[in-house]
Amino acid sequence: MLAVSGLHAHYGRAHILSDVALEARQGEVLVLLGRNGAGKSTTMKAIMGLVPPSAGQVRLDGADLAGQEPHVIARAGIGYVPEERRIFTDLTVMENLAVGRRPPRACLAPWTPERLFALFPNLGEMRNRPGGRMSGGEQQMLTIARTLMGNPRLLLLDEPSEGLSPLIVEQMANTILQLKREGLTVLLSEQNLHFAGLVSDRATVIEQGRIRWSGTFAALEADAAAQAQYLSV
Ligand SMILES: Nc1ncnc2c1ncn2[C@@H]1O[C@H](COP(=O)(O)OP(=O)(O)OP(=O)(O)O)[C@@H](O)[C@H]1O
Repeated sequence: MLAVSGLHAHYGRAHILSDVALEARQGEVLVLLGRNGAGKSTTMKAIMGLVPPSAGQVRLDGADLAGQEPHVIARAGIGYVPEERRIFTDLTVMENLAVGRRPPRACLAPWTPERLFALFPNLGEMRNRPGGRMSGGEQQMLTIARTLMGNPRLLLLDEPSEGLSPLIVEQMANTILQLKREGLTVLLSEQNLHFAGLVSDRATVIEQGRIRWSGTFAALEADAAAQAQYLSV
């Protein structure tokens, strides 16, 4: 469904991504793993058009989106949840969701607040609460819920487990598995191998802006050398 190839990106003169390639198949969870500063967020931003790629392709079901504006890429069906939470703190949960609403797509059931509250029961209990009066974990869930209101086919989740308590991390993993059951394709970026293992089908490992390893998550779990070389601190 998503096929990235030969992707390069720069910040000014700094060459950050070199020849990045990855593929997420329809309905799977692919995790992009790497240490701090490896290039995970930049890869997601380049896919989303927030950092313009200097070369390469970003194909969604065959159509090349590289170089398009972020709103065009969003309209093509990619939803992006950045690392930093992006909610409107003065708006309630319901109002935040209304801001994210976009037309449904033929292939997937459209998201409504009620469907989202089945997925995120906490949000349902605080539907009239302003975003600014929610915990970090709740704000993270609301950011994901608001992105889902745009009815994406592919969801990019940048380090969703970061800074969350173990209990909320477990809820986050269940949410991602539920989204997969609903037919969504997910590209997740993570440093946390344990969290990635709860949800991921396949893994791609990035280091210093280059892809170093790709395969099933089970194969990565069995590959102690790759883990030591590219992932341990
Ligand atoms: N706006 C920017 N300007 C210049 N350099 C940047 C900018 N953002 C990130 N970088 C650099 O690009 C490299 C990749 O950063 P990136 O944020 O993609 O890594 P990451 O794997 O997502 O790590 P993290 O877990 O810290 O977010 C790092 O060396 C970082 O210092």
